[in-house]
Amino acid sequence: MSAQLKPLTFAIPKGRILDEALPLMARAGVVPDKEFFDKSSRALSFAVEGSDMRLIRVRAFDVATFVAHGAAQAGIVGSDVVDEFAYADLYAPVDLDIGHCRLSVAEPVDAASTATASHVRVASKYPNLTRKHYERQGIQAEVVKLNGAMELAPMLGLAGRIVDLVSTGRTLKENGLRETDVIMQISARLIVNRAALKTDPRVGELVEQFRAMAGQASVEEVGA
Ligand SMILES: Nc1ncnc2c1ncn2[C@@H]1O[C@H](COP(=O)(O)OP(=O)(O)OP(=O)(O)O)[C@@H](O)[C@H]1O
Ligand SMILES: O=P(O)(O)OC[C@H]1O[C@H](OP(=O)(O)OP(=O)(O)O)[C@H](O)[C@@H]1O
Repeated sequence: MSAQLKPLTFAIPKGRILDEALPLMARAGVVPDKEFFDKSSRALSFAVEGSDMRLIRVRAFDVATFVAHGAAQAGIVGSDVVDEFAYADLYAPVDLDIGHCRLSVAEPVDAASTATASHVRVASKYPNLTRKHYERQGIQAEVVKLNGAMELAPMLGLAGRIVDLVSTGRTLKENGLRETDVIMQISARLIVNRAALKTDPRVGELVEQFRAMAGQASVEEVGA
């Protein structure tokens, strides 16, 4: 079987982006089969109505991994995940204008000033973005990698500060933390595998469908 004839695999995250992504996907012509909405189903791969495409539902970070390795040809994921991995084989051509939040540094409201520190210990799910942020300031960051509930780290003495996603700011507030620096603004992106974009016309068509839906002109080149 040639690669062209394989179903196109589209990866989507399981959690909070999904509700906002489904209407956009529908406008771009990607409508999951009804099994996708069956909460009792343990399936991880789903048919798409009127298409040979299949959807896979995975953790947000794994969306990028599947697409970067070409196991899925396209997907939807936050720009936080795209930037954390910085996979050369992953291209993010369409800003979907959903999943808005920011990546920020936070520390306990009563923390002493560390303005002159040359080394900091930070808890984060984003070790690469955290290190880069501190490198830009000439500070060496020791990152303790956590996968969730970062806000617990300072009060339990695991790290002096955290780098995490902030939306309303409520989680920080309720855990005695305050936002000290915004590292980057985040929104969800359509991502594709660069090689698949070059070799499989269906991937380019999908990008154009999402661009048209998002009202974005086709101005970027594949190698950009
Ligand atoms: N307040 C927020 N907190 C966390 N993520 C947010 C928030 N607002 C938007 N996002 C976006 O949602 C993404 C998480 O997506 P989602 O929850 O769908 O994934 P997931 O598969 O459940 O993630 P996880 O691997 O944490 O279980 C983040 O990467 C970010 O881009
Ligand atoms: O500023 P807020 O609106 O309070 O949102 C921020 C919170 O949301 C995210 O956690 P999520 O709910 O995705 O759970 P997680 O800790 O398992 O990642 C993030 O990690 C923060 O904890």
